[in-house]
Amino acid sequence: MANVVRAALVQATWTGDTESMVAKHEEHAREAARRGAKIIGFQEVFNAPYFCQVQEPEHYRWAEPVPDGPTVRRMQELARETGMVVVVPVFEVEQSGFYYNTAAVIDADGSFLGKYRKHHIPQVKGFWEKYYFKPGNIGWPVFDTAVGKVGVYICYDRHFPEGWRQLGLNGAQLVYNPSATHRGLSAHLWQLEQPAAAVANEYFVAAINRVGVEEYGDNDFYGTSYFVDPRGKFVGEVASDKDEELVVRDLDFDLVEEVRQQWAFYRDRRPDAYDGLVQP
Ligand SMILES: NC(=O)NCCC(=O)O
Repeated sequence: MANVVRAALVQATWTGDTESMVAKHEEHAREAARRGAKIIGFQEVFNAPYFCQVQEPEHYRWAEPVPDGPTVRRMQELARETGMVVVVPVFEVEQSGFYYNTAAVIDADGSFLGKYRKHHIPQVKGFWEKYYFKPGNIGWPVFDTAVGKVGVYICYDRHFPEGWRQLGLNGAQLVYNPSATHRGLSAHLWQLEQPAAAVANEYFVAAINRVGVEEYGDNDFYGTSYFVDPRGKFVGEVASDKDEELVVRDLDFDLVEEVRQQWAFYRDRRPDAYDGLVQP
């Protein structure tokens, strides 16, 4: 019998405040659960605007501890209520001066499974993230969730094949990639990079981008979120480039094993010949 996981993602416009932003994500999650989804993921720093368009100390106010902050605690309640695994990207403060771009992973019973911290931090025009975030320092966790093995890689991370590979080596069947990226910068890459990563690493990817113009910049986030399978094929339609959208798709996790047996990239890779890759 096929091992099909009904999975969801949300690309959302910024509402102007955290309370209404979180509340509308809760509504999307409830709708996804009604449609039979068993896992859902949200966009990068989903409960805040994309404040990295500017460099201002006032924006440290969006940070909270993970898992003991209000948003992750609330998402644990949501997971319990809906019976879904929830991937929750937030701005994390560990202690004063230690801030990370993080995603918490919560299991379908509401338990906190752990977190991923974005490793590769951009300082590209309009993405002034080095001002806010320390680079991730807790490795490449893959979480054993109620639906299967789930990893997270966050936005600018996606340009670096090494992390995608490490998540595959750690057993990921599905990697959520919460993002915030502008049309002028990356719309072309967006259609290439995650499908290529899904093929090279033989797993599903959920690619989530914010959508709309926000208050801290005049660039538009172009949405076009999607699921892509281990053969690099989009699962259903790509989402709108203008509007908020809940995307729900059936992912046949058996395809991961099928593709791994057919192509066997993990057999054929040559770590013995890659020393140069890990030289500083
Ligand atoms: N959020 C983020 O890392 N954006 C950087 C720009 C990009 O990688 O498309």
